[in-house]
Amino acid sequence: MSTMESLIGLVNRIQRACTVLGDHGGGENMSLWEALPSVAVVGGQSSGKSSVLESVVGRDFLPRGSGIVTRRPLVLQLHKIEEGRSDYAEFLHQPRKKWTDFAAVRKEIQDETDRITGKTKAISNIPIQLSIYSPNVVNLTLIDLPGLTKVAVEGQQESIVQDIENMVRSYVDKPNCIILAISPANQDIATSDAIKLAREVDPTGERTFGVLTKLDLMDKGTNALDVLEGRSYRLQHPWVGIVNRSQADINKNVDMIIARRKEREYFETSPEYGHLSSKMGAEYLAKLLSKHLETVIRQRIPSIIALINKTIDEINAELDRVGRPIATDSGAQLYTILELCRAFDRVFKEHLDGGRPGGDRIYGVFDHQLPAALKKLPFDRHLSTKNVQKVVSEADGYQPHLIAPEQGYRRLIDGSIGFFKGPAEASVDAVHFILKELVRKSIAETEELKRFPTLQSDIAAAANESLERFRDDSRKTVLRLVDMESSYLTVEFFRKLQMEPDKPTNSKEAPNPAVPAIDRYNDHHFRRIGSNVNAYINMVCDTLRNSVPKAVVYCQVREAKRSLLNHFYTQIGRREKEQLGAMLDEDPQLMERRTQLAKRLELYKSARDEIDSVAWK
Ligand SMILES: Nc1nc2c(ncn2[C@@H]2O[C@H](COP(=O)(O)OP(=O)(O)OP(=O)(O)O)[C@@H](O)[C@H]2O)c(=O)[nH]1
Repeated sequence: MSTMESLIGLVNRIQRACTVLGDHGGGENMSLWEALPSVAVVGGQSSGKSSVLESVVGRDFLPRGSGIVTRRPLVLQLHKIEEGRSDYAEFLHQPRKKWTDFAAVRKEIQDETDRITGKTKAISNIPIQLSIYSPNVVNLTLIDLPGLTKVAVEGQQESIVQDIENMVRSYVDKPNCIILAISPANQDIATSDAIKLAREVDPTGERTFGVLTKLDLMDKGTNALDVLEGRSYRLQHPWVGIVNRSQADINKNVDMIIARRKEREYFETSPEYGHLSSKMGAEYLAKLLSKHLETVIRQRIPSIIALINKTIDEINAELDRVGRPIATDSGAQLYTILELCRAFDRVFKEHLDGGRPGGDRIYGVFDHQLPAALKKLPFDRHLSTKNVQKVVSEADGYQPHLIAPEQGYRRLIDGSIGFFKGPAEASVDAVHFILKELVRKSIAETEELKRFPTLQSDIAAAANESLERFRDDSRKTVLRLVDMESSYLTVEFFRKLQMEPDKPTNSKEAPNPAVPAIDRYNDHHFRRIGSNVNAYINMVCDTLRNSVPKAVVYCQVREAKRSLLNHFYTQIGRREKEQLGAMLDEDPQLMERRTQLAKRLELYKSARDEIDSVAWK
C-alpha cells in the first residue's frame, strides 16, 4: 500500500474510533474529529448530491424519496480493494456484518436514521458510518449532509429548515473541512445554496470544490463555461462538471458503471466541454478529492499529533484527579486496599506524633484533666475526724485497739484508694474519645480514600472496634494499678510514723506522755490518724498521677499506633474477590466519568499509534 493510500486509511480509522466514542465534534474543546480533514458534501435539495456520491462510489445505495431523506450525516469511507474482487459495505453500528446487497444497504441507512430520529422526520447530528470496499473507488471519506432546503414538508417541524442549515454549518465552519459544494447547472449559480454557504464560511475559496451537475439539462444554446472556467465564481480549485443519471435512467435501473462511461463519452464528444474533458466527471472528481485530501492530511499531521499529545496529557491529569481505575484481580485489589489503609495510618500517626493537630489533646488529659479530677476527690470528708472515728471504731470491733489501729488504717486507706478509680477510668475514656475523633479526622483527611466511601466506613468501623478493645484493656490496667495500691501498703511510711513522737497537731496543746491508752480515743487521736492516712493517700495519688498516664499510653495510644488495623488486615486477607471489590466501591458518577476518560485515552493513544505506524514510513 502506498503512503498516499494509507494516509487516508489512517484518517478513516481514527474517524471510526471517534464515532465509537461519540466524538463527532461540537464539544467545547477542539475534538480529534474536528482536527481530522474531511470532505463534506453540501447542496440544495435536488441539486444532485446523492447522484454525485453514488457516482463516486459506483453504486446505488443512498435512500431516495421526496422531502428530506438525508436526516443524519452519513460518513462514507471509501476503501479501494484489488481489481476483480467484489464490492461490499460495512456499517460501524453492525461491525461484524458484511453487506453485499446495496439495496439492503440503502434500507439500512433509512432504518438506522429512523432508529435515532424516530419516524418524526426530525434530524440528528449523530453520524451513520458506512465503509464501502470496492475496486471502483479511490480512498476517500465523504460526509453526506442533509440537503439545504427552504421549506419543511408535511410532517416536519417548521424549524427543520434552520436546523439543517445549522447542522451543515457546524460541519463546514471547521477549518479542516473541505467543502464539496454541489450546484445544478440549470440554475443561476448566484442562487446556489451551496455556493452561498461556502462563500460565507470560506470566502477565499481555498477549501471549497465547486461541482456543477445537470450540465445535460441546460437550455439549448446555453453552456456553463463561465462557471467551469472560474469566471462566474472564482475558487482556488478548478470547478468540476458532472452529468449524472437522469430520473429516467434511474427508473430504468441504468447501471452506475455504465452511467460513468456515458458521462465520460458526454464530455469527450461535447463541443463545448471537449477541451476540459479530462478534468470533468465523477471519477475525476473522486481522484481530485482523494489527492487533495492526502495533501491536507499530510500537512495536518503535525498539528494532529500535537493535539493528540496535548489531549492525552489533559486526560491523564484529569484521571489523576478522578483517581486511576482499580484493578480487577483480587491480588491487586487487596494490594490497593492495603495501600489505602496505610495511607490512612500515616495520617493518623501524624496526628499522634505531631505534624497534624490533635495528639496534644491527649497530653492535656494527663496534664490537666487527671490532676484536676484527683484534686476534687472528697478525701476531707472521708478522712474527717468523725468518719475516721467511725471507721476505726467499727474496725476494732468489741475490743478497741491498743496502740495503732492497724485495721482502722487499712480500712481508711482502702476506702480512700477506691476513689481513684473514677479519675483513672475517666482518663481512659477521655483518651478513647480523642483517639476516635482522630480516626474520623484522619479518614476525612486521607486524599487517597476520598473515592471510596465503602472502604472509609470499613476502616472507621475496624479502627473503632480496635479502639474499644484498647480501651477495655486500658481500663483493666488502670483499675489494677489502683487495686495494687490497696493490696500492699508501703511499710516504710508507717514505720517512720511510729518513730515520730506523738506530737499534738495543735502546738498549744502540751504533750503529755502520761495520758492513759483509753484517752487516745479523743479528737486529737483521730485527727492524727486522719492526717496520717491523708499523707499516705497523697503519696499514692502522686504515684497514680504518674502511672495512670503511662498505662493509658501503653494500652491505648501505643497500641493505636502499632496495631490499629491489624485485626482488619487479617480479616481482609481472608476475603473473597467479590467482597474486596465491594470494599472498593465508588461513587457511580465518578466511575462513569473515569470510564469515559479511560475510553477517550484509549482512542487518543491508538490514534497516536496509528499515526506513528503510517505517517513517517
Ligand atoms: N439529467 C440529469 N439528471 C440529474 C443529474 N443530477 C441529478 N439528476 C436528477 O435530479 C434528481 C435529484 O437528484 P439527487 O441526486 O436525488 O439530488 P439530491 O441533491 O440528492 O436530492 P435530495 O437528496 O432529494 O435533496 C434525480 O431525479 C436525478 O436523476 C444530472 O446531472 N443530469
